[in-house]
Amino acid sequence: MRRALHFGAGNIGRGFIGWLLADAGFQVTFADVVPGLVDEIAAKRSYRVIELGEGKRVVEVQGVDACLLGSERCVKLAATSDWITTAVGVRHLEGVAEVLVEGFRRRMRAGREGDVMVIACENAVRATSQLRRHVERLADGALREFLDARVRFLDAAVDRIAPNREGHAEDALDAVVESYYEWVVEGSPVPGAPHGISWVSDLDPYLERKLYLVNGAHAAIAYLAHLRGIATIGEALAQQDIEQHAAGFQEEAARGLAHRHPAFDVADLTSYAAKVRTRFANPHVVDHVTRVARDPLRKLAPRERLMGPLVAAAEAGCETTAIERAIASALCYLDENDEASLELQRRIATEGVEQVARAVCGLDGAPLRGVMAAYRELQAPIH
Ligand SMILES: NC(=O)c1ccc[n+]([C@@H]2O[C@H](COP(=O)([O-])OP(=O)(O)OC[C@H]3O[C@@H](n4cnc5c(N)ncnc54)[C@H](O)[C@@H]3O)[C@@H](O)[C@H]2O)c1
Ligand SMILES: O=P(O)(O)OC[C@@H](O)[C@@H](O)[C@H](O)[C@H](O)CO
Repeated sequence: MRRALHFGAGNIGRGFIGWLLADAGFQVTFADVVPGLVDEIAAKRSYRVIELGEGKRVVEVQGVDACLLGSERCVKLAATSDWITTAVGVRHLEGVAEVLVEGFRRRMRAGREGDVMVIACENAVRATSQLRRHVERLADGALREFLDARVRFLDAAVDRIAPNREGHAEDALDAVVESYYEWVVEGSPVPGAPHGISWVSDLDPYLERKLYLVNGAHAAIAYLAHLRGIATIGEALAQQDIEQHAAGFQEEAARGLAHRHPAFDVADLTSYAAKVRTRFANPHVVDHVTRVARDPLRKLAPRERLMGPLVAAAEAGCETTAIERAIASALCYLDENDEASLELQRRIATEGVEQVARAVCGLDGAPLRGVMAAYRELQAPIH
């Protein structure tokens, strides 16, 4: 039986990638850092996916297993699995790379047949390439040759809303997801791959469309909603001006995308964007603003979901007012439970917001002035 090792047994790991791999006939093992979660999966060997669409569909995923990150079993599986996937959060890929290096070294020494597929399913720009760079940094010459010959690092874009489980799940292992999904992978089709994958020769248009029109708009809604004390994305979208803000963000981003990628035109992107807002407003999914807004320092980085659209729209000579407002609202974000937001506000308090916008986002010139004007406007009612 073909084996898959998936790092990260969280919402997307269980509710999307692990499920599709199991459905394609892989023997799936999850690697995670939370011992209780690992024990629970290893004991039950199955879990449920609760899919929230027009109705509620419950799917039982069977025959799965779990191990702790870095355990002997985990390294052994890294050496013997046919597919290796991740959904851990991009900042944790370095830790995954340490395990992969040891596993690939063993695989090389054992002269094991067959290629290995590696796909990092993170919301980030070319996360698999980032993982590859972490692995290569730790590899010697012989292992690098092995990586080039036998390991296929495939960049991907993944799209499926997997909200926090509260209010939806009944069992500790239940994974909750919307019914929609898209998994786009760059490369030529791999025999026996999960059916849900779309294979493309150039990922950039699809990755940017997803990151800008889904995650960018999501962030725009969440940061403005948080300033208003609104708890869920559904409640936020019920406010007409927040819905308009999201649509405005998407419109500006879509113009940038259409200008950059000849594969797209504004009309198609506009209808894609409208469908995304419908997904966000799915009345069956309760998605918390704090989940969508999590880790603002990551989201404010250059090329990410807020700065990427700003640059694309500016390149196209289009208006960027809504995107600038979204960036400004992200700079205001503070959630006591979110370490990155605390760090952001500490930096703003010591360095000043303009310096932070330059250093964190890479802002300068007219866009910086636009974001600062929006920031002052958002702060005005507070002070
Ligand atoms: N939730 C969504 O709607 C969604 C959709 C698409 C993509 N993503 C992306 O998927 C990734 C995971 O998101 P999530 O919502 O599933 O988060 P999550 O917190 O539910 O799951 C992450 C899991 O990874 C585990 N983990 C952390 N570091 C690890 C490591 N080094 N090795 C193994 N496991 C580790 C955590 O214990 C947790 O179980 C993120 O990059 C996110 O951007 C999320
Ligand atoms: O997971 P993050 O923190 O990168 O982004 C939060 C949400 O925008 C994201 O999880 C979406 O729900 C998901 O990307 C939809 O496919």
